[in-house]
Amino acid sequence: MAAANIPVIDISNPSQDESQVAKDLVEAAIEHGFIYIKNTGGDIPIDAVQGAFDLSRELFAAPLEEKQQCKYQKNNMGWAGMQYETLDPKNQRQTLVLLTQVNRVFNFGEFIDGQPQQPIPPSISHRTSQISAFRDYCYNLSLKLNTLLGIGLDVNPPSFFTTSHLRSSGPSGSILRFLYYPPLPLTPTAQPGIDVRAGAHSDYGSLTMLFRLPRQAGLEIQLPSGKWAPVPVSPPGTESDPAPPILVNIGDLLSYWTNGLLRSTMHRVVFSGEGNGVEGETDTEARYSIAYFCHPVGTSSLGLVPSERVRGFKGAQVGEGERGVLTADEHLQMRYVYSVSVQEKDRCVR
Ligand SMILES: O=C(O)CCC(=O)C(=O)O
Ligand SMILES: [Fe+2]
Repeated sequence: MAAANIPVIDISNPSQDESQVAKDLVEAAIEHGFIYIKNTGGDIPIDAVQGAFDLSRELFAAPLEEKQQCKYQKNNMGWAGMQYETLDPKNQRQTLVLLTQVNRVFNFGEFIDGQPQQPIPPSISHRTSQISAFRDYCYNLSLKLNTLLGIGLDVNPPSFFTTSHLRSSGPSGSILRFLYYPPLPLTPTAQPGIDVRAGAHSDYGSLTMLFRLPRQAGLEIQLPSGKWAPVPVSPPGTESDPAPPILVNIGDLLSYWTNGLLRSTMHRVVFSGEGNGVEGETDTEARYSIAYFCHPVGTSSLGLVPSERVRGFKGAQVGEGERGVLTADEHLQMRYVYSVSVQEKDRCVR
């Protein structure tokens, strides 16, 4: 299967022209909704990413009772198992019963003064400052990406997105998520092409930053043709970098805010099966990934983004007068409600 043709962009090379980098980022966000950000340690130290994966392994290896004390809450924080129940008649086998352990997530909400606002499993509670520091790296990188998007879209003022994301202005729905997908032997009935590790979805917020480990297969995006294409962890040109690129994607909120100009692309995590996925990647072992879901401050108004390019976009779903103005919090609530109604059948907790 041909891999998705997602551009690789270097945003931390000082010799590059910022406005060109910003334009490249915007074009990729319009065309693909996904962008690889080269990771040479300039924005997030390589050690910090490695350390976060080590922490994630410790967290998921902690005793079940500890994680159960931190069960997923309505505030979107905590530990959860994601369960998928395929109601597609073609695939309506025992997925429900046999694949309920398809993955586990732990969502960290915002920290205040370096302190978590949710229960943390005792096994890792001595490392909350590390989680807080990693969250801060992600937050700072998300501000930089928002600044570049503002410049690339010629928003007036260009700092528009960045200002809306400043945590000094109030709380947001931003989440740092650790994900764990058990190895195939633990899900012996999994059938490549039928069963999935994470069902098809789009993300809710403005931007998502995804960290993956070398050679761990599974992520696919849906192309405009409707076909699915694998997203290699280390695309051409990044193989000798000290870490795989950070994969950034546009979420529903930013797509809504730009009236559909920036694309929120469906994606999923599959068992690709022998010989079907990306060469050199495997999906038989346990898979770990880390996502940072970036959201604007909850009170931010999502009136159409002040950019000529956005206003002139003719693929818009609704006219400016008809779209109403939601806040970021209202958009998130709407998305949760929608998710519960359509995914009731998927029994997906996210
Ligand atoms: O684990 C991955 O590669 C993707 C996870 C994802 O898409 C999500 O949590 O929204
Ligand atoms: Fe996602």
